[in-house]
Amino acid sequence: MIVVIDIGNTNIVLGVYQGEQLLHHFRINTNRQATPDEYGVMVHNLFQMSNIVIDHIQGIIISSVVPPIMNTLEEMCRKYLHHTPMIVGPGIRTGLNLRYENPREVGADRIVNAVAAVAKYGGPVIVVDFGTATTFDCIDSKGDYLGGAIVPGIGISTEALYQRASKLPNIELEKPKKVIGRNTVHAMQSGIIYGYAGQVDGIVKRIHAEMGVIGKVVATGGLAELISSETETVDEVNPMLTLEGLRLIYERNVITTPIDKTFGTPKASK
Ligand SMILES: Nc1ncnc2c1ncn2[C@@H]1O[C@H](COP(=O)(O)OP(=O)(O)O)[C@@H](O)[C@H]1O
Ligand SMILES: CC(C)(COP(=O)(O)O)[C@@H](O)C(=O)NCCC(=O)O
Ligand SMILES: [K+]
Repeated sequence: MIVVIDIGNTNIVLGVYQGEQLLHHFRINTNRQATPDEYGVMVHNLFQMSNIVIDHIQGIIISSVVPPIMNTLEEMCRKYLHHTPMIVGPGIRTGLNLRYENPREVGADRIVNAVAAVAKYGGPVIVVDFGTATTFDCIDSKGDYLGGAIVPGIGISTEALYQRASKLPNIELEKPKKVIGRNTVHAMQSGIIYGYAGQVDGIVKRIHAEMGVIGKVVATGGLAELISSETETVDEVNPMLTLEGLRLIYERNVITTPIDKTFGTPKASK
């Protein structure tokens, strides 16, 4: 059993895999103030409620786009899950050729998404991840990571409207019945949902033109389903894409020791 952890700016998502099968997944708030002990309590309780036995964990992998939380979670893993986690970063084999000007600049979550997309769908492929920021990642037919686009995410854009315009309320992100909103809430919902759907189609069409080939388009992240159903270009929604990529990277990098005769399972390095 391995544990995969995706630290985003809004949420930390944890997955528990047995082989290729995702047994459990949990979403908790990214709290920049929480201590390793506080995260430890949370993870311990979640695992206990799902009857996950900590002694059965063979290894852990983390990708993070929030540097201060990385250390906190690393310590939590060592203290409460009894493993030093593998970290997605320099020195880790991804199988991707990163054609970013400075490969160290690419967000780890974008690399992880790209790895999963190439493995599952093959290149050319475009990943759209609706997180705190919406990211577009392009991978060509050779499996080269070309780069992409970064857009303010749906959550933070909606919050900005509410915080910066006195008469605009905080709204529930749901699809309005009509594009022409006849009250403030419906007008805002229309603008956000159809605006983002149009933005995705606009960027994807330009990417296809620049790549000179039509790649498959896969969407992931918290709000992927809501927006993708209104787009023309998104072919598939895969909510677990990032967790899947973490599992693949873990398997490509883990140093397994020979079969442990006592337990009959290969042991990951500690
Ligand atoms: N299952 C969900 N349903 C609806 N909204 C969600 C869900 N998960 C996340 N969100 C919202 O989507 C936004 C981005 O979340 P997430 O994908 O976790 O971002 P990040 O990876 O940047 O932490 C947040 O505003 C969050 O509130
Ligand atoms: C673009 C991001 C903020 C997205 O993060 P998220 O929405 O998943 O929290 C993150 O991938 C990041 O910090 N990237 C570094 C810049 C880059 O990828 O070029
Ligand atoms: K994300």
